[in-house]
Amino acid sequence: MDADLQAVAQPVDQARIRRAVREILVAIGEDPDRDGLLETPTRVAKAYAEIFAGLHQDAGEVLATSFDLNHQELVLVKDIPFYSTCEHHLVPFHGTAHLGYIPSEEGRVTGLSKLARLVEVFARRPQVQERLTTQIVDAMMEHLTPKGAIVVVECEHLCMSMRGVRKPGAKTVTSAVRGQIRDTATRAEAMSLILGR
Ligand SMILES: Nc1nc2c(ncn2[C@@H]2O[C@H](COP(=O)(O)OP(=O)(O)OP(=O)(O)O)[C@@H](O)[C@H]2O)c(=O)[nH]1
Ligand SMILES: [Zn+2]
Repeated sequence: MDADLQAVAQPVDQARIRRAVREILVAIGEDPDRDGLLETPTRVAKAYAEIFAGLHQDAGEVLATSFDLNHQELVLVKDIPFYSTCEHHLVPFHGTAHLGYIPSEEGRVTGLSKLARLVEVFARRPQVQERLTTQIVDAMMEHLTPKGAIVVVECEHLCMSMRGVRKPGAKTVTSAVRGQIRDTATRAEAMSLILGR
């Protein structure tokens, strides 16, 4: 395995982050030894371990809990708030995710909280919104084997708000639809439930 792949397979290397953050502080013209910044490399390393923890988590484990409820209609958990990190600028993007699926023939469903946990698995990584959306829906298809699944994600990207083009409040909406929910009527029902606030 090459060094980069090995790094991805390991838990977050906090010592390396501490060294890198100290370098960044020097590079921006700060004094990393002044009182207020002394503990900053350690704090950032701990924060990164948390916000990138999803790199070391497995969607299949999160979705392993299932119940035989014999429910064969749409299940939708909407307005799941989350924070992720833009892989281009390493600043946050945040918003809400809406996850729906039609259970498999046997009507097995997963725990509702597991859908929110699934969002965290993929949000806690360096991301772009489009990939986040498709990774979530593809994980639902793989691990729940439902008749269909839909994911809609609405976000504000701080790289567009606090810097660059500076358009605070601009929202990006992405969706991914699989299986039977692609049918026009089912998709319309799911979208009206998602957007009906
Ligand atoms: N498609 C997509 N683009 C994203 C996402 N997050 C950030 N971006 C965009 O990534 C692009 C990077 O563009 P570059 O020209 O390489 O970088 P930049 O000079 O910092 O761009 P500006 O943000 O326009 O200042 C920008 O247009 C961002 O808005 C995302 O989740 N999806
Ligand atoms: Zn960005």
